Amino acid sequence: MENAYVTGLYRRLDAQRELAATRLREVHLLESGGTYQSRLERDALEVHHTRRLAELHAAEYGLCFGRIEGADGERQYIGRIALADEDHEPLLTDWRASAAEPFYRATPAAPGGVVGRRHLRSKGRSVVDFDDDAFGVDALEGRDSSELSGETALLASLTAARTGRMGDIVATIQAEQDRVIRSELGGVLVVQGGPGTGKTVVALHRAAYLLYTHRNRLAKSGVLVIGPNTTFLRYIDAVLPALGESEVVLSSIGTLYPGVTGTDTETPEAAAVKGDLRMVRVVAAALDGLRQLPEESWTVTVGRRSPYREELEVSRALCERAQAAAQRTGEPHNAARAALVERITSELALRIARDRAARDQGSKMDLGEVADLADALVEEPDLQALADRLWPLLSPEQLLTALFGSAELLARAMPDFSAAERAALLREQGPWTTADVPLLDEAAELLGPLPGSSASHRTEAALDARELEFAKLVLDDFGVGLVEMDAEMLARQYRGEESLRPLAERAAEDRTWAFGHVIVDEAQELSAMDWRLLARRCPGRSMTIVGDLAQTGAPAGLSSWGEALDEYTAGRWRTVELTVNYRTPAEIMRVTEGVLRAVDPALPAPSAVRSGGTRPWSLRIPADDRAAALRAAVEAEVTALDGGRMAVIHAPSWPAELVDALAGLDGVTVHDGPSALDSPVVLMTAAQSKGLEFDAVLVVEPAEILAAHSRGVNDLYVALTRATRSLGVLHSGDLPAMLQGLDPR
Ligand SMILES: Nc1ncnc2c1ncn2[C@@H]1O[C@H](COP(=O)(O)OP(=O)(O)OP(=O)(O)O)[C@@H](O)[C@H]1O
Repeated sequence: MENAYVTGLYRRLDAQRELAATRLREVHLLESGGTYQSRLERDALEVHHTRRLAELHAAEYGLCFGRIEGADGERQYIGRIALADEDHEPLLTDWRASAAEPFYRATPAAPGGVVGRRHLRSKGRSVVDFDDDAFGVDALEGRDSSELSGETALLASLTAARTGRMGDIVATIQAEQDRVIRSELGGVLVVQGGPGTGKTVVALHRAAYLLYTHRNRLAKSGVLVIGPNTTFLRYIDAVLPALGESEVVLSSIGTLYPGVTGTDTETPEAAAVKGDLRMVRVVAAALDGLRQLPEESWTVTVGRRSPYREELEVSRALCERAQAAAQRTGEPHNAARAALVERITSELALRIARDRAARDQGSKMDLGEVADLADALVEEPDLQALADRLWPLLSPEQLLTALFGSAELLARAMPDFSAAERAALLREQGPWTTADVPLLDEAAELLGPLPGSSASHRTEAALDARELEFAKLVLDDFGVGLVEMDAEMLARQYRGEESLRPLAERAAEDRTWAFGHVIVDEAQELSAMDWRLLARRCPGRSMTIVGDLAQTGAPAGLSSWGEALDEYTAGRWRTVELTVNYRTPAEIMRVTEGVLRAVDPALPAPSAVRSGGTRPWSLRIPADDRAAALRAAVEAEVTALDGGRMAVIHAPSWPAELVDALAGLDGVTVHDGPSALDSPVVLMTAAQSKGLEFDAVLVVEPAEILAAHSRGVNDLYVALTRATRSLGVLHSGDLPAMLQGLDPR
């Protein structure tokens, strides 16, 4: 019976696709010329139908996955998109619509008007199975009033072999997760949750929900999702397209400054210093340090090749007055230089006029002539060179290169840092790192664009009323369906200023882009300077922040949410907690209990939703022949893996010969970026494994992971919680006492 209904839904989906494709073909056949208005219409329609078609295609897999029944017997089917029949009678409810909420929220204890809920499981276009959750008093009897919804479907999805890419969970979102996903758009929402509680997957579904519910507000400004690194971004990048969303910008902090891709080659010492909020003052002080002043005076020669050649003394006092004039403009540094030059040239022009009048009685210059002379002085090479010393034009890259390259400037700009902290920043010209990115952004704020650079032209000329009027007419004609653009965007696009390029591209090129909503994953890793950068990208402070303070591994990362947020939200943010671990079986979580206590005894452990898998085990390997023993252990695990994926997680300081010994094995890849996800077995550090998951995990030498740095215990916690089925620990020395409950092999 369900099959017949779902077959009908697919028939309707096909019809909708055909319709959208026909409309798109018609648009393409329209003449490209025509009036201003008709061209606008054509472009708007093209965007609209292309998007609709993509959405209809994304809905193919698992189109309908649930049904709820109300007390009046009325049934409602829940799926990836909304569908209606020819008479506009609803056939399928979009999972994001408020009408779908009871499907996710109803529990036997709080049924909220739902008397029956069914989870459908499909293969291709056919329903192969379904499970019913029963509600109501009769149904409760003899039943575990578990909070889980659709247990069978959930467990099937949790125990499936991992593919190296995260999938969507629309069919099995749980009530506590649904509350996060549908939480209101405004303000800052912090989602704290232990490993495997679905923080990442929930944050991504929230992005899809927000874009669906608030498309008018968010389509133009976009949603930014921040992840810890490019491997992680690759791991999650299929989730939103599967939900029919392509307009979300996925980025890491390292790529938030246009033109730079920050590497993760920073030393922990330098990363800690660069993430410190005091760096705001350091960048400003470095700029100040590059504005020179003469001891007493500098001499400039003007009119070198003219009969009026003159040597002029520019006193320190005049230089100070000129610098003060530039400061007073309140403009960014580069733009303020004009005021400095004007001050100097006008004072010098007056002096020349006075001198000439004194030399040659009767030849008095009028004010207009003095002004002309001042203008002419601006072009004098000596005066430009003088301005370069007093107020050099600088790019953010130049400012930071000057700072990091000079022990003297570092000393001057960082008086309240220790000598060791200053020394950590001193370096030869090298690639920009992720920790440099918020500093470059800070410098860009202070400096403003260089005169004549493309960024300084970005402020586009205002649209005239006629252009806007046409664009509004076009939008009115199409009504509500066309919400991808507003009138201004459409008019600008036609003008050629704004193209149909995806929002992600436009936003990535524009340092000053203001996103409508920002989602931060693994948020505990961000430094105070990273938060400052993100606050700038999200002036409306509409943010979702997900993370786990027990997993903080970064030297400048967080120990409490207030450290990051008080500064930007005046202490106002709301927190929700996710409490159920969907990834790791209970047996493995028990091994991690002592480690979590060592991180912070106050942090609650998430409860594992299932038990099973192989019992976690440990194996002592000989200290004098680790390579051979490791190879044997890894080979045995790979054989047992049976098509799944595995990670071998080790300390950052691992000797190259151990890495080499394992890298030679069949199917084993050393982590070197996103491609590692495609390999059956990957060798990585605990920090690199953050946010990822594998069927099997081997943690090697936990004592070395603990000792690697000040947050080694957090790293060990991350490493131990990556497995969905089996965990093994290999050690040559004694096992750390905090690791308990492993079966020795
Ligand atoms: N409701 C759900 N239905 C099906 N699978 C789920 C559900 N919630 C979470 N999962 C799965 O559990 C796993 C862990 O989710 P996720 O990676 O989002 O957790 P996390 O809280 O970000 O973990 P960590 O902090 O350890 O990185 C993923 O495979 C995810 O798909």
